[in-house]
Amino acid sequence: MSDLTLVLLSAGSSSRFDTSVKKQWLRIQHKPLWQFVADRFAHSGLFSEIIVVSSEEDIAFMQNYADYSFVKGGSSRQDSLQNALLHVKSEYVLVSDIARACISEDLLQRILAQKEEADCIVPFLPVTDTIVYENTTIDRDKVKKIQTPQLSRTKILQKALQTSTEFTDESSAIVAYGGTRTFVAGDEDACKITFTHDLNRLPCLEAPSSDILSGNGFDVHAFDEKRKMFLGGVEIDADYGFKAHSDGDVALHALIDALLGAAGMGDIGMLFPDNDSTYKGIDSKELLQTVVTKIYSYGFEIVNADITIAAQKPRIANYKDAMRKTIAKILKIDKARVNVKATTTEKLGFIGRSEGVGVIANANLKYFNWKIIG
Ligand SMILES: C[C@@](CO)(OP(=O)(O)O)[C@H](O)COP(=O)(O)OP(=O)(O)OC[C@H]1O[C@@H](n2ccc(N)nc2=O)[C@H](O)[C@@H]1O
Repeated sequence: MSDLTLVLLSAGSSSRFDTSVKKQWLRIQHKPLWQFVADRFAHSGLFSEIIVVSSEEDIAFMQNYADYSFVKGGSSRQDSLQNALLHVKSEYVLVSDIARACISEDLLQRILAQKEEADCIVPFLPVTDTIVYENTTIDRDKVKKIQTPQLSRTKILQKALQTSTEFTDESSAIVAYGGTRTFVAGDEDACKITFTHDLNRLPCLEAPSSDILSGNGFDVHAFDEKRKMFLGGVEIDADYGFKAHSDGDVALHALIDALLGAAGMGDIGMLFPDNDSTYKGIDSKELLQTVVTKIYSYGFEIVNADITIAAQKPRIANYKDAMRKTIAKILKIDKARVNVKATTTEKLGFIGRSEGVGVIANANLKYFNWKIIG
């Protein structure tokens, strides 16, 4: 059993990353970046455990992709690391950042080879530019550009982080605590992804898959004479509405489930429980907007949507265009890629008896293609 745990920090907000997609959710073929990096480390066979640190919301989605250990991050990199260290049982811990996506086996072996030499093993790059500190040119041969991953004795690192001082790397905390560090040659490819143009500099990153991801949704609601009718995001001129916890827009609910299905994000009831007072009477356009924002932030783009409303009543022919415009605006696609169909059931079944409406929706997604922006 290896005496080494990997802590992979992925709780960053990507604040300097200039797209709506959080960098840890950029796709490498089909894999989100965080999983691509974790799998590369796992493939080395060096670790007894891999702990991925991220936000609570992201962890809920990450668990769809892989069975690593997940720990909720804190408000800073150091807080996140401390949270993870509470779960580390091994004598040594390697701490790496998702943003350094292309860590080579050679670099790992160089770091591990020095494991017994100090409390912290640190990769670095020499400086080749002239360095001016404040207004004094300093000897660049005495300057090191520090990288991660860094290998630490777990107990020393845990003690070194019991401080109010914020450190940007483990070795600085360990040296401040009185521990020792030794340096090994780093790797130009172990550079951080800070801006989108950094992505195309990294040779290990393949473009996202161009596959189309398809999802479907189905929902039914009974009529309710005491309510207003909202369908497809528009108010329908009828003296009845739908029995529901929200505004009952059964077409938008089916569309939401189609989008969630294509993204592998579960279903509407998991996101917006119908016993949660937050959603009582809520405008379903708000639910759709929340799902669309989440889908774009997790590295997807919406290709098209198709909705079939099965209803003996109301007639919706005159509302279709308004529905398509409303939905297209929220989905951030042009109206031509949103289709709304309607059909009766020839008076058969609960729909034919005008007891309610059923809707089937389909949606297609593709991955945000960072290759074309870098
Ligand atoms: C939109 C909302 C807003 O609160 O309520 P309504 O306005 O429709 O009432 C809900 O999100 C509307 O959720 P929806 O999923 O349609 O409700 P239900 O059919 O009751 O399912 C609720 C939850 O139970 C789960 N479920 C449902 C049926 C089933 N046999 N087993 C299940 O485990 C589903 O996964 C879903 O997450």
